[in-house]
Amino acid sequence: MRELRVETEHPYIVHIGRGAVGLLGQHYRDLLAAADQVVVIADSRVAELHLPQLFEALADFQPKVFRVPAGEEAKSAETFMDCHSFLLTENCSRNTVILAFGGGAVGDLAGFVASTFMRGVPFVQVPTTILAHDSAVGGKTAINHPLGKNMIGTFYQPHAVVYDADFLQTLPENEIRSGMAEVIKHAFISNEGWLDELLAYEDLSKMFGQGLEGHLEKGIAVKSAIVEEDEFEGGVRKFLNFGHTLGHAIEAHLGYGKLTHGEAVVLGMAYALELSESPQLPRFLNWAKANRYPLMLLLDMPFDELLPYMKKDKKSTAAALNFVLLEAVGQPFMETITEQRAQAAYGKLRKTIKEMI
Ligand SMILES: NC(=O)c1ccc[n+]([C@@H]2O[C@H](COP(=O)([O-])OP(=O)(O)OC[C@H]3O[C@@H](n4cnc5c(N)ncnc54)[C@H](O)[C@@H]3O)[C@@H](O)[C@H]2O)c1
Ligand SMILES: O=C(O)C(=O)C[C@@H](O)[C@H](O)[C@H](O)COP(=O)(O)O
Ligand SMILES: [Zn+2]
Repeated sequence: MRELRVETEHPYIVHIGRGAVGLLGQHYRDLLAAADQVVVIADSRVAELHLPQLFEALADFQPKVFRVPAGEEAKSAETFMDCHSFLLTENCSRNTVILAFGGGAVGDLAGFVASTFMRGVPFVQVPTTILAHDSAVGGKTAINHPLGKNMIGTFYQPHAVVYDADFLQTLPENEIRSGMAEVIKHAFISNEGWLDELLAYEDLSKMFGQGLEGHLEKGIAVKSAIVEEDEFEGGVRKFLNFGHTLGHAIEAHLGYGKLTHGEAVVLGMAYALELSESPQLPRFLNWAKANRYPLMLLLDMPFDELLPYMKKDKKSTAAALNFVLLEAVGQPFMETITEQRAQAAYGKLRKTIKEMI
């Protein structure tokens, strides 16, 4: 079992390893025993698969469970209100502790609920996806708006993150792909040697038992170092958004949940590499093709339909599109891009993809 400390305004520990959840009741006994209620907000699919393990760990604290729709549907205004209704109906108070049980969708939702219920109650992230090495750390919480991804949310750090690698065993193939996209993102913005190692995988499912946990720890280390430097995204935290300007636009354009977050971010990273005129683009596209990321989807999405979403991106201003680009691997920077340049790069990338498929 490993412990990584995140030194934000309210510091906390990420416990990572197989069986980590078994230690939840011991590590956080004081917090849980002092709460008048312990409420688990659980992804319904994850609850079906893994709730008994969590219940065992929380046996002394009589948790109540609120199941929310699996995946991105959890990040709707309706589900957000349903969570608050549950908490109020169960007579929860400021002395309630919330646990988020599931992937990034439930983590973002439950964090937002925790940050707003009676203006804030403590919450613990119990992530169950590869992608959640990213989402459970750093304190961004959110739900979606039809006009833009994660548009309604807060910065609110968890009290702890308990990341049990045993849960990852039941992930379907597309969720392994999705999660590894954020691992690759962390490598692109930090370390070429690590990127080389990751791009050597032609079948990501082979990572189980072959260093997956080590890669997740590295990702968490990259993320937490950036968050520690710039918790509220005044500057360098924007680099964690590499690939997300187009990625989020695609998710909103297609309808949330039609494509996984990580798959959309892979398309967005390819586009950011094109805009950066990066020599990494060909091998990144080859890796993405080998691992069956849906590159060809770009061919069905006209630039004009994505542009309005990119203009509303949180890094953009009223006047300009601002992208995270790469000078080189490990050297991200922000650049203002004109619409013409954005459109030309999009066309060029589509042509490259069409030729390689
Ligand atoms: N807050 C942040 O910093 C941050 C960072 C990255 C992504 N995100 C957000 O995270 C979300 C994506 O998270 P995600 O990829 O974890 O997706 P997710 O939470 O939607 O989960 C993906 C799917 O996998 C299922 N699932 C979860 N754990 C499982 C398991 N152990 N076994 C089998 N099935 C399981 C879920 O039911 C769901 O259908 C997006 O909304 C994205 O915007 C947030
Ligand atoms: O933690 C961050 O900062 C990130 O940008 C991590 C991203 O992977 C994540 O998808 C995040 O939710 C995007 O944030 P947003 O501010 O663009 O909604
Ligand atoms: Zn992301």
